[in-house]
Amino acid sequence: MTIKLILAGCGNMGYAMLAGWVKSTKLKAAEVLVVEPAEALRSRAEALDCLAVADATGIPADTKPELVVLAVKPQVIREATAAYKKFGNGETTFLSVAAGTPVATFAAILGERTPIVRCMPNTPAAIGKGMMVMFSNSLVSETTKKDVADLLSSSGAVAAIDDEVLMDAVTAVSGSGPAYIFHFIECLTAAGEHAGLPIQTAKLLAMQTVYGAAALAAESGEEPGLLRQQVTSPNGTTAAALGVLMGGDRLKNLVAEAVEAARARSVELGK
Ligand SMILES: NC(=O)c1ccc[n+]([C@@H]2O[C@H](COP(=O)([O-])OP(=O)(O)OC[C@H]3O[C@@H](n4cnc5c(N)ncnc54)[C@H](O)[C@@H]3O)[C@@H](O)[C@H]2O)c1
Ligand code: PRO
Repeated sequence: MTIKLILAGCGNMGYAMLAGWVKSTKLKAAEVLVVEPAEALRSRAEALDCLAVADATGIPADTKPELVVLAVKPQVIREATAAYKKFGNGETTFLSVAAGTPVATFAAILGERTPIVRCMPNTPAAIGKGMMVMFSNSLVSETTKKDVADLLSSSGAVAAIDDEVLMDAVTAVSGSGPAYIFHFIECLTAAGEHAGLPIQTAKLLAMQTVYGAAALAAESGEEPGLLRQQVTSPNGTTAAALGVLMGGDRLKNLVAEAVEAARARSVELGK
């Protein structure tokens, strides 16, 4: 079968997206060629029935991919992209998920006439619950934007932005965001244990509470502030806890500081 998509980098994010694509009917495994130097990660891709090679020299000479997805670390993205230069300035669209790296960097390596999409995904993509945000350069046709969005939708919700500068803020909110929530689960678990619960019970309560609250916020259509008020009895237990978290905007300021640190780091990674 013809290779339609090359995935360069099958680590945490590359594999999360690949698993979503292959599980959906949007792409057949045999249409994907994975380029990944780590043998164990190539085996993971092969287990999904994808072809996998260790480096770009293993790509069959007659390959004309519709899409090359770059899912390597920002620190090696320039060097990795250069291996796909022969697909630049043509029909192939490039999709990068690297934090920070701007479209201009890819255009400088691949050629100024290359259609390029930047996408910021997140790891819940592995179970179809990701948040994918796209920015496309002017060479990406409306049809291709729709096709790429359709492919990405197999991994979760898809949104687009028109101003590339906002990609740093997107990265700081939804790209890195799952880690903030996982840390909150760790903190709630530790607090539960400190309050006397057995560790396994504390873990279950913390995880199911975050899961249930996120699902309720997503599915009810209500403002999170209203849902919070529905939990908070006057002078009750929740009010006591929220006094600690919300007093002096403590958590709000802390989250704002964390998001700003991530945004600033995304800007740095792009340099
Ligand atoms: N992990 C996340 O939550 C997340 C979210 C959004 C975006 N991203 C972005 O995704 C990219 C990958 O991050 P990750 O967390 O998956 O990292 P990772 O280290 O898990 O995966 C990167 C993979 O690239 C492979 N690789 C290295 N050089 C290569 C080359 N020349 N050709 C092909 N493969 C090569 C590595 O062996 C590794 O398996 C980063 O640019 C990151 O900014 C990650
Ligand atoms: N993971 C990548 C990082 O930490 C980008 C967003 C999530 O840099």
